[in-house]
Amino acid sequence: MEIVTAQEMYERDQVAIQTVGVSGVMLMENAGRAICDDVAKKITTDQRIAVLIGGGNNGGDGFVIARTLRTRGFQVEAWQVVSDEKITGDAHAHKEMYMNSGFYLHHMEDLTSFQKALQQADVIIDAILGIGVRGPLRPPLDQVVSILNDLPAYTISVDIPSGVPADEGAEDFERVQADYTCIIEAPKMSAFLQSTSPYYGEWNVVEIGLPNHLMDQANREVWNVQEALRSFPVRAPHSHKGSHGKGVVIGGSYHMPGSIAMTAKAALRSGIGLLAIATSKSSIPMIAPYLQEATFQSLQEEDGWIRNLKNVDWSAFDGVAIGMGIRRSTSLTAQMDELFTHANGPMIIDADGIYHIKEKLDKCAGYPHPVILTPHPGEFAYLTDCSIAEVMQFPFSMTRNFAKANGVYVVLKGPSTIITTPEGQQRVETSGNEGLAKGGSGDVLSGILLALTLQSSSVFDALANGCLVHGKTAERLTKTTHSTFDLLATDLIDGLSETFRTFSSST
Ligand SMILES: NC(=O)C1=CN([C@@H]2O[C@H](COP(=O)(O)OP(=O)(O)OC[C@H]3O[C@@H](n4cnc5c(N)ncnc54)[C@H](OP(=O)(O)O)[C@@H]3O)[C@@H](O)[C@H]2O)[C@@H](O)CC1
Ligand SMILES: [K+]
Repeated sequence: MEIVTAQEMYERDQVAIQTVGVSGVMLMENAGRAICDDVAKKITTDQRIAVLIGGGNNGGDGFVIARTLRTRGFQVEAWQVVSDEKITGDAHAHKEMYMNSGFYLHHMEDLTSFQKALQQADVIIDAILGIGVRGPLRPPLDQVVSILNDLPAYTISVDIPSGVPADEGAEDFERVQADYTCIIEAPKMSAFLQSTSPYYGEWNVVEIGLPNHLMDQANREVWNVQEALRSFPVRAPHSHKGSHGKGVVIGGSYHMPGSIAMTAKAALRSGIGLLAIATSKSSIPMIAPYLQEATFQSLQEEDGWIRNLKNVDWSAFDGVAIGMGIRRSTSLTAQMDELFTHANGPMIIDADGIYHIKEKLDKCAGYPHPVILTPHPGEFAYLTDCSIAEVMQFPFSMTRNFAKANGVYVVLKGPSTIITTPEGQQRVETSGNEGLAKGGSGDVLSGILLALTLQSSSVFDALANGCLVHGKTAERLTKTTHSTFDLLATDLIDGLSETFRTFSSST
């Protein structure tokens, strides 16, 4: 499922009209009817439904919805919330069809009586504004939206909650808080941004017959279980431990032994063939009892922290994950060259490793294997010398520009994790919940990503599937044996067994 900007949506619309010959009026009919079919699951004929209709094509969809629901026997009142001259083009054609059907249209004349009338509604369908919104809502629509948000009714938005822009960069202003949004054709970027996604409520996408195959692809898509099942690695019956990758995780210290232990355990639980842990000498006795399946490489240390990356033959490994439980010492930054010179496979860089890579970004494109950075927004802000607020506003474009400029994969972690290839292709993975907002979750993810990267033919698939396995495990555990309060990173590792059983039994 592709994720689009407003511009990309309008382009699809134009190809349908100009190349295929589907008229705009027909597209609007398709949109309204597809929405009615979807919304029928949410409403009943004994409910009072109010459709609020604005001045653009979103309002045009509203006329189709009001007409269709009335002919299907629902109790519908249609409210036009803008003046008559604002209803033009295809929307005007559908207004005529609504009126010609003999149905009554309310006009919002004063806000007080409008508010009083809407108090009676059980369901409000918001067709005030769609993807054509520009800037903060102007009066009286700002007051209309404020009234709507205070009503007790269940609110269903058409295409997008009115006032929410489709694209990145939204500032804070009045917008509809929907309980459910019925999105037309493809989810818009704002459905995945932290500041705007909560306004959508639950959402679903309906298809209206646009010729997406005739369009340039947006190279931005939602990754879900169906895609994961199609691309999940298969373990061949006659494979051996060498077939599934020999990885090394580098990190940990006397002061923070747990993080590297969790990464290692997660990698082992995710099917890696062989795993070595390269860590400070003093932390080995602390973690070894928990990791019987791993081998150890002892690194020189200073006050319990890893001092350098010398004395290990990094070329002996198929892949590396570095950064969990190390610290930001300049001597280690210089030591990153050891890996760029000698390592011999994909390199996953997490946590404080991100701090060290900032000085070494110029090496990434020349490294003959994939370099994968897994920052959260704070770490990505640090990497790009931007504020966290900017990263949250423009995560799609910032990660795409950064990945292409530096020849790296970026996994920007968050409620919607954005995975970007060095060519700028993007996937968004939305599983997981607030139970993951705890120390250690990222360490577990790094282990899963390393293991799947070494078992998959596509790094991009491995990263998307790894994020999905991580998030789905949290979702299942908080529905069964845990809550979002008590779920620990170590519980996630134990929970991987059931997730992998589900995925591997389906492939
Ligand atoms: N393939 C598709 O995509 C299809 C799309 N379809 C539907 O069309 C929708 C897009 O329609 P659209 O382009 O007409 O824009 P839309 O959101 O209705 O808004 C335009 C109106 O908003 C107003 N306005 C703007 N900013 C404002 C503000 N800040 N404050 C106040 N008013 C503001 C602006 O007024 P103006 O600025 O011109 O005075 C104008 O009246 C799309 O979301 C989907 O629902 C389907 O019907 C068929 C296929
Ligand atoms: K809307």
